[in-house]
Parts: sequence; C-alpha cells; structure tokens
Amino acid sequence: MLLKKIFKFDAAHNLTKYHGKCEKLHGHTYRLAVTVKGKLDDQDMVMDFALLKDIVQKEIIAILDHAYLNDIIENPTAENIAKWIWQRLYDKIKAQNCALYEIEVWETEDSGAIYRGEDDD
Ligand SMILES: Nc1nc2c(c(=O)[nH]1)N=C([C@H](O)[C@H](O)COP(=O)(O)OP(=O)(O)OP(=O)(O)O)CN2
Ligand SMILES: [Zn+2]
Repeated sequence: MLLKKIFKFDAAHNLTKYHGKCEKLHGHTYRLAVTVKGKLDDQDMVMDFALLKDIVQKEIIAILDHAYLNDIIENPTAENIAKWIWQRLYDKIKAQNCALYEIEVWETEDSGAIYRGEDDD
C-alpha cells in the first residue's frame, strides 16, 4: 500500500550550471509529494498522516521554506532537491516501519522531478 502527502514551500534559487534565465536569482512555490510504502497496521493505516506531516515539516519544510536553496543544496535543480529530500527522510521513515517510496518536487504546475532512490541516479 502506498501513502502520499502533499506539501508546499516557497524558496529562491538560481541554477549554477545553466545558461539562460534560470541562472538568475528567482523563486518558486514548490510542491512536494512524499510517498511511503508499508503494510496496514492495527489501525488499518500505513502511517498516520499527522505523523508523516510532522516528520516532513520538521526535516524539510522548516529548512527549505523561505530559504535561498543554493545555501543548502548544490545547484538546486528539481532533481537535486528531490535527492536531498530523499536522503534526509529515508531513515526517519524507516524508523516508523515504513519505506520511503518516492519524492516528487514540482517547480511549476507542469515541471517536476521524481526520485525513487535509484543507485545510478
Ligand atoms: N530538468 C530541469 N530543468 C530545469 C530546471 C530543473 O530544476 N530541472 N529548472 C529550471 C528553472 O528553475 C526554471 O525556474 C523553471 O523553468 P520552466 O519550467 O521553464 O518554468 P517557466 O514557468 O518559466 O516556463 P514555462 O514555459 O511556463 O513552463 C529550468 N529547467
Ligand atoms: Zn527555478
């Protein structure tokens, strides 16, 4: 069973390996979707949505919201942001007897990156 929760954060960035408008400082309202995988517990839940919210709020949103992402993540493309979030959440989700399944980071309504922890990126 998969469980998904959606979050939003506002942040500024510029792409350091890009030639074009996105090398300039600009911002996005990012949409983050965190998907976890697990079995139903005795409450018929994979994980309490409230617990997932608390973890993501503390580990991710509190750090990235209203931040300059380049101070935190090298060359913060949607792809690199998704990997960074995966690395921070992986053990926290495992500690709840679930597995992190997928991180989606959407910069705009139609442009996003999806990461599932592949070894080869
Ligand atoms: N593969 C990636 N390509 C781009 C990324 C990225 O993270 N990964 N990021 C950007 C820029 O950050 C830019 O802000 C986003 O550009 P874009 O999707 O083009 O957004 P726009 O709203 O400006 O353009 P639309 O034409 O409205 O989609 C660039 N590329
Ligand atoms: Zn951007």
